[in-house]
Amino acid sequence: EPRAPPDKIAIIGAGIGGTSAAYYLRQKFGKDVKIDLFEKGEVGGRLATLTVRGQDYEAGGSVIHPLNLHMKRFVKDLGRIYRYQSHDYAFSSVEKLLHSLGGDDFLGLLNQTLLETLQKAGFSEKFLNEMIAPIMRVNYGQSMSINGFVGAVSMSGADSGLWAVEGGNKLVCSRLLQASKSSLIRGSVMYIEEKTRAKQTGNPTKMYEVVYQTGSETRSDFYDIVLVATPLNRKMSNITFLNFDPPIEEFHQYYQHIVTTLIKGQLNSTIFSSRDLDKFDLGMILTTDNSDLFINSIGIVSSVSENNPQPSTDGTYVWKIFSQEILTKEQILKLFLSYDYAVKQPWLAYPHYKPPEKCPSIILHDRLYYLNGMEFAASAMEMSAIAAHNAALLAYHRWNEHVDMIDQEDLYEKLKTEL
Ligand SMILES: Cc1cc2nc3c(=O)[nH]c(=O)nc-3n(C[C@H](O)[C@H](O)[C@H](O)COP(=O)(O)OP(=O)(O)OC[C@H]3O[C@@H](n4cnc5c(N)ncnc54)[C@H](O)[C@@H]3O)c2cc1C
Ligand SMILES: CC(C)=CCC/C(C)=C/CC/C(C)=C/CSC[C@H](N)C(=O)O
Repeated sequence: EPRAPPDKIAIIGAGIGGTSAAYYLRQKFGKDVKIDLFEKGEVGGRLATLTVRGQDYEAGGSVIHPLNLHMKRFVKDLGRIYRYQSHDYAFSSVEKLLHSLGGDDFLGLLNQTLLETLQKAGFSEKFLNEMIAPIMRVNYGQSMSINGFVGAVSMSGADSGLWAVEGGNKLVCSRLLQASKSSLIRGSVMYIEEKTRAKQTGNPTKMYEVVYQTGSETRSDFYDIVLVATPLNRKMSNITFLNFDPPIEEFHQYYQHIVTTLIKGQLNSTIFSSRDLDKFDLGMILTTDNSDLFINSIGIVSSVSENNPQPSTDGTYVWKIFSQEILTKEQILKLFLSYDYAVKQPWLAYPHYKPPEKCPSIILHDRLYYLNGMEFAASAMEMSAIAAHNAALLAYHRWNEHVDMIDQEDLYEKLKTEL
């Protein structure tokens, strides 16, 4: 007899992770489960736009990799996860998931720096310093000391054919929310506590009480399953786990401070090139490691409604700058001859990578799951979506005690012969 589905599931966070989780949980558990999605800010989370002169531009997650038959080996290996997930297999830890994709070699990437990985592969110092370091700086605000796995993800983020969603990537989140028929609860989750409750059947059942603040009110509700889809640290989500036995560990991982600045103006090209202004045609400038620099990268961007960047009537473009600190007016005036608008968005953007990497647990407690441990392998929209699909499958299989669908070894060979 299949077990009756849970009555209620809570998801905390309506970024790409939480909304994908809602979508996959609905697929697995069916139409009768009530799914509540808690969000303290905007749906989309780190997928967000900023407005410059009436046009919206991506300020957070902006580019998506074209997953197709021509992708490079790394992306192909990662592609295996789609196959495993399409056959409903789940993993109970990020490490087991990565091992299933590429064995010990893949897992080993988490424990060594990108520099070590690429030096072993024979790349020259010059290539590493002048090509690879700038890609790491634009994508993850760090250099080659990051782990080899996120380094590989970052390199695929410098591939050709990257794409974005017309109207803004955050639209994916609102559409997933609609498609999953979940209820959005605008509020900030403060506590989660396990309590015993009498259900309608009269049986005492262990449930999770989710306590949240909405406006000036504090409310709470009970759930059979809870998924946390936001980084668990005091600065980003500030959720306390009360009275768990054994206690749920506090995560203190440091997230990288990155500022996105959008500026519409006339670049001071003389600081980048000796060419005459009318011959300067660079649309993207990356930087090598140099502590004197105050930017990581600067590049022309399109609005979310354009395919290609368009100059405005005065010939100026909108430039996106990534920096570690908020740019001062003096710094902006070094970069631009003139500008008519600047808008800044500081982020706790992604983990500060420092191998060897230990990814936080996916299973925090019996029916309490955590998605964002995946970010310690690599932070990207797709990684959050993969983590969400995995957590939904894991929650489903554990609810129904399908042990044969969790942490299966040799899936690649198994699925080859099954097909
Ligand atoms: C500047 C920048 C550029 C990036 N560029 C790219 C890119 O080009 N391509 C790419 O693939 N990735 C990129 N990324 C990474 C990508 O944006 C993230 O990996 C991804 O969006 C994370 O999604 P998430 O749902 O896991 O987390 P989030 O988007 O952070 O979602 C978590 C949500 O939970 C909410 N929340 C937190 N605490 C609570 C609480 N207590 N109660 C209720 N709600 C709560 C938050 O408000 C938030 O909306 C970039 C990130 C940044 C910051
Ligand atoms: C998960 C896989 C296999 C691929 C994802 C590749 C990808 C799109 C990586 C980008 C990750 C990232 C954090 C980029 C930040 S900056 C993005 C862009 N250069 C910009 O200018 O906004």
